[in-house]
Amino acid sequence: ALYNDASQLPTLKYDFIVIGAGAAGNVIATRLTENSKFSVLVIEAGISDQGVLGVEVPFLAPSNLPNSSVTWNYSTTPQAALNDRVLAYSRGRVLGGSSSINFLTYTRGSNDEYNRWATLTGDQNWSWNKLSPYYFKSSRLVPPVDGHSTAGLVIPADHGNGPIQVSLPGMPSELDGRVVSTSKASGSQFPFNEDIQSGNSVGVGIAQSTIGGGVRSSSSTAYLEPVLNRPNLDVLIDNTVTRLVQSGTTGRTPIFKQVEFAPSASATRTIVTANNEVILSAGSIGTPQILMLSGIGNPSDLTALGIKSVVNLPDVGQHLQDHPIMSNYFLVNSTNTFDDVLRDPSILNADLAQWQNNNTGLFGNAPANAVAFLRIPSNASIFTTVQDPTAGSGSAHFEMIWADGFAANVIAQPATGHYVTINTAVVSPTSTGSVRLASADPFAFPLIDPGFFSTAFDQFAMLSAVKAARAFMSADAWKGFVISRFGPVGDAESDDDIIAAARDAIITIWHPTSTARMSPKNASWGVVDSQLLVKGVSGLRIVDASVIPIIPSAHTVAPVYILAERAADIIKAAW
Ligand SMILES: Cc1cc2nc3c(=O)[nH]c(=O)nc-3n(C[C@H](O)[C@H](O)[C@H](O)COP(=O)(O)OP(=O)(O)OC[C@H]3O[C@@H](n4cnc5c(N)ncnc54)[C@H](O)[C@@H]3O)c2cc1C
Repeated sequence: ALYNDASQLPTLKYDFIVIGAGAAGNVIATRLTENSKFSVLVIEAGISDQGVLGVEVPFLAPSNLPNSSVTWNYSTTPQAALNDRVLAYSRGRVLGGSSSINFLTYTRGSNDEYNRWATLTGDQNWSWNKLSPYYFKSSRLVPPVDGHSTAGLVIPADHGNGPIQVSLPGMPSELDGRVVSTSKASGSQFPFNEDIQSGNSVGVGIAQSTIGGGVRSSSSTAYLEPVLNRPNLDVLIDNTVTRLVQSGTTGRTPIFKQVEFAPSASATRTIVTANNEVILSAGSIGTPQILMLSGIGNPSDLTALGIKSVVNLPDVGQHLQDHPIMSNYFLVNSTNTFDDVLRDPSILNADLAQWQNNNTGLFGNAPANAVAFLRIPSNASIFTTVQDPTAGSGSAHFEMIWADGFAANVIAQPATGHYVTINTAVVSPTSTGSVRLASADPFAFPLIDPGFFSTAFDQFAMLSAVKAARAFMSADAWKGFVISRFGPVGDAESDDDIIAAARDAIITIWHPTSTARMSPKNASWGVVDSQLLVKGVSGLRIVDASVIPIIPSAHTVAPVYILAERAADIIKAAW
């Protein structure tokens, strides 16, 4: 059942306690409660996702940002390589977590990516082949809401039969045909990839999104909601976990099977106990924060804040990685872009009414229409000094994401004109950063430093992406459609000018990972072993984006679902 007050809970003892009802947490809760012998409590800081328009309507995803009733209003520390700008760094704070507010792009990642996880963890069970059943178990392809044929644009055999619904845009845009024909005409420069979920993720294609029947499909709608009436599942929302409580020792190893939480900073705290395990699924920001608040982390950092150090694990909160992204704008000769929708409330209301009537039209689409994952040529100058950071030839260095309108972020939408945006992202960044505590107060936000754009490789990769976007939009298919480049990034000509403009234009694509990295059991680095058990602790596992060893060259929600599906089997097998 769903509760929002601890006093309503039927018990304060469960077999498993899951912290965070996000992408991963809801998979764990759903799979564990398939076994009627296991009782599970999920504790979530945020609210219910029911009836929140910005969550349900795919096109309105950006409207939740930077801050709303369903977000953590985080920001970064000043980013040195971005002219000291402080970036908004929202995360989902709602049932479904960030899967309820993300921009819905669904990308599995390449086979190389997962084979590297296996190598880095010394555990072949994390390889592509061993994880494939979990990919097929997590999602399935459904038709676009308008029912149009998607033949040649997606390969059904590359898709599974799991709860998360994935589809191509329900209302094709004027860009789609041009993107596909430019790709096909370019040969190997912008190779067409009929389905990027096939193992080779390099190439150009129509975006696949976590949308079914024109409505967002999240870990809440697809996993949790259908099983909320299971008698062995309780979900407590509106309550923030403040720390894990040590409940004893086994040998010399501390046991952490108790969880403290409260609805607000001033409210009384409650402690619940797990008979078997606590599973931390609070995401790449929340998970290291909770570990550190519980005395698990770098001893000198914790002691400096007055927190008693219990477990010496200096990698907690380290190695934060994320994909920097920025917008390249093109002024276009069209009145069909979504620009007028955002400018004119009567058009917006008509589109919303259409969606409310039958979930069709523009509002049933994610903001992105098409995506390209591309590699820097192997003979590029950067590789004389920098080793290729990708996992292999099926993984991209950078990404281009098309939107049929002005995707406003650093610059506001102009009052006139029609635009196409190509968002360019570095998807194999070598910059790393950290999540650290600002204070011992669990309600204070942590210090988040993604270290964006701080390496020569990341700068070269963004430059390559900008050049690729310009070359793509100069192809024949766009003649008479594209009028000119637009904005400070568009005006930059030399390599130095483009990199300088990027420093003012880069934001996050909201893909933080690796702040509690998985590593081999006896490795000196890492936070969890390949069974996802926290090192030096008994009773505590982590299942979320924080355990991913290196950020994948992919949007992160699909890898998190895959990881969580396997983790659920690991936990079932252990108990
Ligand atoms: C704006 C945005 C756009 C994105 N776009 C895409 C996209 O298009 N495609 C894609 O693949 N990925 C995208 N992502 C990333 C993707 O959604 C995340 O990688 C994924 O959701 C991470 O899953 P997780 O389980 O690690 O964490 P989350 O899904 O973030 O879940 C963590 C949960 O833990 C809860 N929590 C945290 N701390 C506490 C606490 N102390 N007590 C109780 N509960 C707590 C949070 O409220 C949240 O519900 C986007 C993310 C954002 C924010």
